[in-house]
Amino acid sequence: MSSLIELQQLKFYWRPDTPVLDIDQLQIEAGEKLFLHGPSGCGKSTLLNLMAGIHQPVTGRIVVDGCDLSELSAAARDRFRADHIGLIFQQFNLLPYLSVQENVLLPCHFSALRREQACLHYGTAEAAASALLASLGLAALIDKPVTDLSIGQQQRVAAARALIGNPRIIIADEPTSSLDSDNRAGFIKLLIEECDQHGITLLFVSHDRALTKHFTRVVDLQQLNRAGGRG
Ligand SMILES: Nc1ncnc2c1ncn2[C@@H]1O[C@H](COP(=O)(O)OP(=O)(O)OP(=O)(O)O)[C@@H](O)[C@H]1O
Repeated sequence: MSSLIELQQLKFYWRPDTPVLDIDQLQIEAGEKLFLHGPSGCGKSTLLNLMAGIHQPVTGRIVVDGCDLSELSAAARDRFRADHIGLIFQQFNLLPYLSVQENVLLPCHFSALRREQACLHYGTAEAAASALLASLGLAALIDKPVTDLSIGQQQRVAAARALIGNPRIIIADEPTSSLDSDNRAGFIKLLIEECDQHGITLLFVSHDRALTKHFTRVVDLQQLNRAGGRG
């Protein structure tokens, strides 16, 4: 059986004289929870962006769920990402002029598949958003503007937005770095529980090695990356 994500002979640089990534191969199986770490500037965010189809490799292949991302047009890659990948960023990227619920529903506007899957489980996408927000302890805030929320609450909204409609993969780039230790522990527990419950594969970048105990695999990018990645 093939892996959910397969990287083969992947090379990436911004300038040809400063290679960022040179990875012979990496395979990630469905349901894995992978913790990726390495020093600042070694290429972790770049690698996540390549696996999400946001960047394109200079050479090599990235196959996600049987689909070679380099064979897709930019528009088709955007659709593929909206359908199959939930993204959580360090700065949340919530839209300040929308309410909590409207932010969570965004993937269902960009992807008919995500909307269908949300409806399948909960009847309507709005009900799916409410259920997710309730499970993340945010039920009372559903109609609030996101700008009224604390940092920890905003990060949980970002997690609900990534999880709605059961994408196959969640990609999280340092999602806990602006949380205090209580919020960090609560956030990671909820994210892992949701991924386990729905069979979602989790790719998670963090500098916080104390979190590794929650993951099924820990990868040091420096071990994997022949480029050294300090561009
Ligand atoms: N848009 C860009 N243009 C040019 N160089 C870039 C760009 N984005 C990143 N880089 C460079 O690529 C290299 C890898 O950056 P990347 O953000 O992937 O590292 P990282 O391991 O995620 O770092 P950190 O842990 O600090 O977030 C760095 O040398 C960085 O300066």
